[in-house]
Amino acid sequence: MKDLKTCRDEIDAIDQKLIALFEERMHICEDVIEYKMAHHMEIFQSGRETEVIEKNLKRVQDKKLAPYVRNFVLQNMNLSKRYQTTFLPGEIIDLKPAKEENLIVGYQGVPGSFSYEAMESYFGDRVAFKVNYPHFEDVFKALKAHEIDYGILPLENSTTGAINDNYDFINDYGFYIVGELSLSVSQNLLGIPGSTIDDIQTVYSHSQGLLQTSQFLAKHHIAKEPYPNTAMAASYVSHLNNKHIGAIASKKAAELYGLDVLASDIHNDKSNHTRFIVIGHNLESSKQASRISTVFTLRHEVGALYEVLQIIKDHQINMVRIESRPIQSSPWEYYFYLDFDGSLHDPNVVRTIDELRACTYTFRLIGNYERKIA
Ligand SMILES: O=C(O)C(=O)Cc1ccccc1
Repeated sequence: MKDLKTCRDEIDAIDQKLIALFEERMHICEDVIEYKMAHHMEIFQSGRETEVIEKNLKRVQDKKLAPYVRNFVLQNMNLSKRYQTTFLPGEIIDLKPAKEENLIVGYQGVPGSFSYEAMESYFGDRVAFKVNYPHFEDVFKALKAHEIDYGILPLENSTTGAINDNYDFINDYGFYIVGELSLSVSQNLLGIPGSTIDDIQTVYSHSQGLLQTSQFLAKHHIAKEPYPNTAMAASYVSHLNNKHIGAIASKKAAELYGLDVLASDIHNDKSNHTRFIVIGHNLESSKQASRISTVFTLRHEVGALYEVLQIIKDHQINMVRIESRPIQSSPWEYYFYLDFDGSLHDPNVVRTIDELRACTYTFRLIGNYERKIA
């Protein structure tokens, strides 16, 4: 048996050769990227990777080492891609909004809803026409049909989590997130004039309103009826004119639809916030933009997600959210939604995105936007 010192010396000699070869390989990669850019060729060709792996696997003499060789070749290719991205120009196209005033904005619900409040707060007097729709998807359809310039929709609540439908629609429709507003949400029990908490047996509200007040409703043994929107529920309850039926909605909705506030601020968590997003046709990015949203898919390979996170870490970027959603019609396959701090005006961020694009199966930059708080 060889002694340990001899083994270590032999490994060291091999490492020396490997490093020299690695350097040589990376230098050739520089020529490759230069050539591809000069000839306007696609930078990363996924079919080519499989070809390279297969070719190298055929060269393996000791077959039990094949899985390790596979991994070695793959890692080498990933490192090359990462190195090549540093040579990409990282240029930013014009990302100014197409229109800044006299906007036509779409939202779900009716005045008195949280979406309406978010729209008023985000756009102020820049809105010329406010167009309301009964369902979230109607806002996406309206944007697609160019009936509106922008849409505003809830995406996530601080206590109840993601509003999954809207996550899915952003991806399905291929729109961009161009702004964000975090709105403080106060939920209230509303009833027809003269009713009291003890009269109420059933409440109508948006499913988010019901979730956010679940503790209060359980304590008072009140049954829950989901409705498409909190303010639409308030309007419906007013129309029913039944003292046993209430709504969970805003105080503004009580005022607009002639209801009494029977109990105020009944949401479970006192710091209840909802994150609204503004969606548009184009990628926009102002100097104030500080958040990046992306969506990607991965190959079913060992370490695929790890590699994404490694890129984020290597670039010293602060990741703020990761969410996965099933891909319709592909069981057990997922879209990953990943948000991080940064601006497209920062070359380090542009490079990170290029690397992410290179190491994922599909990748889409969904937005780089400013975050406002109301
Ligand atoms: O129903 C509403 O008022 C909406 O805008 C959706 C919603 C519901 C509850 C909290 C935040 C947004």
